[in-house]
Amino acid sequence: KTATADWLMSQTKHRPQVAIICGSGLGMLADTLKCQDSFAYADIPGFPQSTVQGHAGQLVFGELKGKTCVCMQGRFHMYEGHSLCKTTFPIRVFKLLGVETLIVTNAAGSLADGFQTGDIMIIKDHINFPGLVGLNPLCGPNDDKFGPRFPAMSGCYDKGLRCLAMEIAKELGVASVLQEGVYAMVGGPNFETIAEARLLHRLGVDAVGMSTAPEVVVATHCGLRVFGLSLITNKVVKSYEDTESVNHEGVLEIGRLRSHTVQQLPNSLSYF
Ligand SMILES: O=P(O)(O)O[C@H]1O[C@H](CO)[C@@H](O)[C@H]1O
Ligand code: HPA
Repeated sequence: KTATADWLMSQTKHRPQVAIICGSGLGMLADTLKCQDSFAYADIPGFPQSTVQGHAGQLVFGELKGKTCVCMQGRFHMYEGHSLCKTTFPIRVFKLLGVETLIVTNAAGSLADGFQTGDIMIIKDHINFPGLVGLNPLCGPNDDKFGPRFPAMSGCYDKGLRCLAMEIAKELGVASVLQEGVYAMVGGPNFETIAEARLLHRLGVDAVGMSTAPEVVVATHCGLRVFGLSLITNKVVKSYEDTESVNHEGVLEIGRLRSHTVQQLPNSLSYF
């Protein structure tokens, strides 16, 4: 990680305070950065590679409303075959670069009854299903340089940033599509069966996806302030009568349709 951070610092003058991870189809979050320096993951020493459609695979540095940001256009998922250590590798690199705040975004399916496709959910908390059974990026020897052996996760989605996001959404006139809820990470890559969807619903899950939780665990471990957003790209099928089914192209399409709205919140938040 240190070698990667040193290499990046030798290649760009930007010293980011905020890092943004773009979810599936949400790579356009990087487009508004000014004075960009971009690096393909393939050219960054030690960096994993993106293999999923809708994840461009480059790191973009730039300025956003006077703050310096680094944006991952493309994240790493466990189902791609990466170890959890690899999927979260960039988080510790960001910490070494001086980042203080992490903004995570993702595409997710909704289970909550009141949610609509196209809504934006502020993540209040998560259920890390792989983590609960021991698939956790913090497994193995603890690196005390980054954080404690047994980190607390009770406040991992910063309350101040969540309240601020609500206020900003009202000012932007997008409060009607804003929700707040619990995100659950499942392993993927298959989407849920109807029985699994019903289970998640009964457990109080509002939105489900195949990423984010490991990144937030590693970020919280090393003391980053975290804000998370899910774009609701589909309703998870919970009824045997329902003939619709979800697919990745549909997920990416909702990202394109909602790009402008999704862009606004992280843009305004990174200012604080
Ligand atoms: O979580 P992100 O990367 O946004 O992507 C979500 O969308 C993909 C499925 O369409 C899965 O990778 C799921 O995790
Ligand atoms: O319905 C879903 N399930 C899991 N992951 C997802 N990512 C987007 N939509 C979904």
